[in-house]
Amino acid sequence: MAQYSRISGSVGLITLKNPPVNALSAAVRQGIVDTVEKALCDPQVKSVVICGQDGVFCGGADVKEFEKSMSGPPLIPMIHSIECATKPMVAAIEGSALGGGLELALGCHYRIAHSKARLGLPEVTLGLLPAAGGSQRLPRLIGVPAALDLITTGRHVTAAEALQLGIVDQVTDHKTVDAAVKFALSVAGKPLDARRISTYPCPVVTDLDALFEDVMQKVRQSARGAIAPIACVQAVRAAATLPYTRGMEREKELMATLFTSGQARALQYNFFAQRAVGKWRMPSGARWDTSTPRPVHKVAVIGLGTMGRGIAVALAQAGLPVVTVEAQEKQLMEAKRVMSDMLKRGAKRRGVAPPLDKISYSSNIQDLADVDLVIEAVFEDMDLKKKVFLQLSAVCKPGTLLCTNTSGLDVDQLASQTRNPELVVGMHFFAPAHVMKLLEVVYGPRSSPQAVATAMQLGKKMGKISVAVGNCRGFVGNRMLKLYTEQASFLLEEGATPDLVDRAIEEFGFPMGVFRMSDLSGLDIGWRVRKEMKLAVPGQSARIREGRRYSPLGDLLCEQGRFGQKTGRGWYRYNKPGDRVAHSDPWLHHFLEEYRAQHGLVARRIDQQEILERCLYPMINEGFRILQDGIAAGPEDIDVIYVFGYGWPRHCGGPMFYASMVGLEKVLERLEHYYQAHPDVPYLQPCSLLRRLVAIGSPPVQKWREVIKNLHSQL
Ligand SMILES: CCCCCCCC(=O)CC(=O)SCCNC(=O)CCNC(=O)[C@H](O)C(C)(C)COP(=O)(O)OP(=O)(O)OC[C@H]1O[C@@H](n2cnc3c(N)ncnc32)[C@H](O)[C@@H]1OP(=O)(O)O
Ligand SMILES: NC(=O)C1=CN([C@@H]2O[C@H](COP(=O)(O)OP(=O)(O)OC[C@H]3O[C@@H](n4cnc5c(N)ncnc54)[C@H](O)[C@@H]3O)[C@@H](O)[C@H]2O)C=CC1
Repeated sequence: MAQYSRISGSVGLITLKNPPVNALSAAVRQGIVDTVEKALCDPQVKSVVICGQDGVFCGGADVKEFEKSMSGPPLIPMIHSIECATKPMVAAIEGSALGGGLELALGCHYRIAHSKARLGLPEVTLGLLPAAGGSQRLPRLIGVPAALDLITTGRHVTAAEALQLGIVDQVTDHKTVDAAVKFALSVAGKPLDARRISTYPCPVVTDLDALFEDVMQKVRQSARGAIAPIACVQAVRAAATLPYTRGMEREKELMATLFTSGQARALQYNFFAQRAVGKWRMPSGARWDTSTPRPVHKVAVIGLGTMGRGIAVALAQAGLPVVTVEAQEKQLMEAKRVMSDMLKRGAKRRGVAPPLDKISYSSNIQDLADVDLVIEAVFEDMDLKKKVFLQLSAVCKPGTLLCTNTSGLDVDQLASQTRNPELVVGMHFFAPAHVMKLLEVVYGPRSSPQAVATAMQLGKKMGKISVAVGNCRGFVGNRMLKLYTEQASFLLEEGATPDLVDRAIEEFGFPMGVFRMSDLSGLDIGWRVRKEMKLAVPGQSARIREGRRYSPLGDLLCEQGRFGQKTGRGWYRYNKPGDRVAHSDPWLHHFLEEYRAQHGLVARRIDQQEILERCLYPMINEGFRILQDGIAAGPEDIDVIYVFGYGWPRHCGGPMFYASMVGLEKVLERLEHYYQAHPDVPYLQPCSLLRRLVAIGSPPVQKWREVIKNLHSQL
């Protein structure tokens, strides 16, 4: 709703009221229509200020209403009538003015923002475009190139940048409403013709065609199959080339296609999923709102390799003092240099001073006596990690949380080395740790809710999207990934090439195919793990191990020193070690042919559909198993992990949402088909939760938690 009052004698004040972000629900839109009319009819009122309650202007359309049929006054005529008003309308922007919220402000004649406010048109991130006039007004106000940047990326700008771009007229450090009222008093009675953005001509751009061609090409490349960014470019083009009313028709047309698209549904699901994972719960019943985190003032990182460096930098960037410990002197010196550079580059990007003094470097574990939390990032070696946890338990003060960044080892085994196993959790970051948004917080059977709450809160402070998951080999992300990479290797045995598989995966929307990714991360990492598990045995090429199909291809490459980019050879060829451009490698094709001949395998033609089904459906099946085992609380957790940790295209929602879009019945049928064809791959057998969901009519993904709950209560 919206509240109306009159202040300072002649200013009508309209306050949007819909906590927490004053989203433009039907009631709020109705409130705006009613209060604007009241203000315009009130002869005492000479100008009007629109603001939002509780320090937020407006977070845009109420996304929860998108699934229902539209009711209440539509946004476009509402904003139009504000723009047409004969009394000055001033938007007082605090907190956020996003999407429909900014479009509402653009309909006003003036905009005053608080210095801490953020503005933007993030519709593209929800699979939409700014279709309440935003795509037509913003280019008229700030020019085509700047509008294209904001609308196609959806990025939020600070008040300072908004002022520089010309989106707002004034920025204040004081009370925004007071400043807006003062401003409204000063403009009362002034002519408004020059303030109605829809009447502005779009600023002229030299060689418009070349500009749009260039932008479209870039957007297509970065969109990875998403349709909304392309529609955004088309809408801005309409603003640049058509009169306002025709541009609005084009905006409406483009929006109509997007609004009902599967991609918009996936992106909106993902928006809520990101928020849902913060509301974690453990099988014990412990949950986010009943568990209090411990204070964390000082943190330690042990092991300054690839991961430790990124983690320590991310902690320092979050403002925390970090003590780092590295066993090898040479590695310590190298880490110090590399981390200083990382901090300097990050600070330059953000326009702040590099927090170099936040990190101290040591080679002595005794220096960790007074920290509140330790993140261990030494080699992936259980014996070594156990030793480190034993030492940490002796050295650290009582109450220190001990966390491991292991990619998949048993967190509980590490906990058992310590005096306080309840204070041990996994904090599984993703490489590069100062960039990647995802953090898996892994609780073992003995981890306390307080320990989980502390790790989740620290993740949030570091700007990560943290997902609490149970303890099993590989946790959620890597447990599913193992099947994906294994299937990709099977496809090579059966006749595919790395290029063919990667092309299918990349066309689906992943930034990198499975083999390119494997070359980037290093083939030796998985090899070391498989050797430790006694699965990989040098010199052996058997294709059945531990009673199931096994592909030794990756091991055979490692035996030849082909570790990927770092050695200049892997699934692809690189011009030199460390080079990033992958070239198809005739040696590898020949090697595959010889391998098939040796094992009596006949290469067959494998199409894109089979590649996708074979790589993605087993992962999805494992996702169902993870839900069934209670390792993830809901499908949202798995989807957020995959989108933010593994590059699953966000416009496909995540693996579990994607399964619901494809149709659970179809996923089940294809898994049955592949399991029949490959009975030596047990994980292809459809899991019982998937069968159960299909049996009850494939309910939407939002209802799966109930089914899982019932399933668990019956066990
Ligand atoms: C065919 C024609 C159809 C016409 C359709 C017209 C289409 C449009 O007019 C276009 C639009 O506006 S689409 C919406 C654009 N707005 C956005 O994307 C902003 C989304 N919100 C944010 O970024 C942050 O919440 C924000 C920065 C605002 C605040 O961040 P915080 O970190 O402070 O808070 P959150 O935890 O993110 O959010 C708090 C609670 O509010 C819920 N929420 C946020 N924005 C919402 C929104 N726009 N609609 C509905 N709910 C929304 C959010 O889910 C969370 O809820 P709980 O988790 O239940 O507390
Ligand atoms: N590299 C990756 O992409 C990811 C790795 N991880 C996990 O993070 C951990 C670390 O991995 P990386 O950084 O890749 O390893 P790395 O090999 O790059 O670095 C490990 C570092 O630990 C140091 N170290 C070993 N023992 C030590 C000790 N007792 N005290 C202090 N320092 C010691 C080593 O000298 C080395 O500098 C592993 O558990 C790994 O599975 C997790 C996510 C992603």
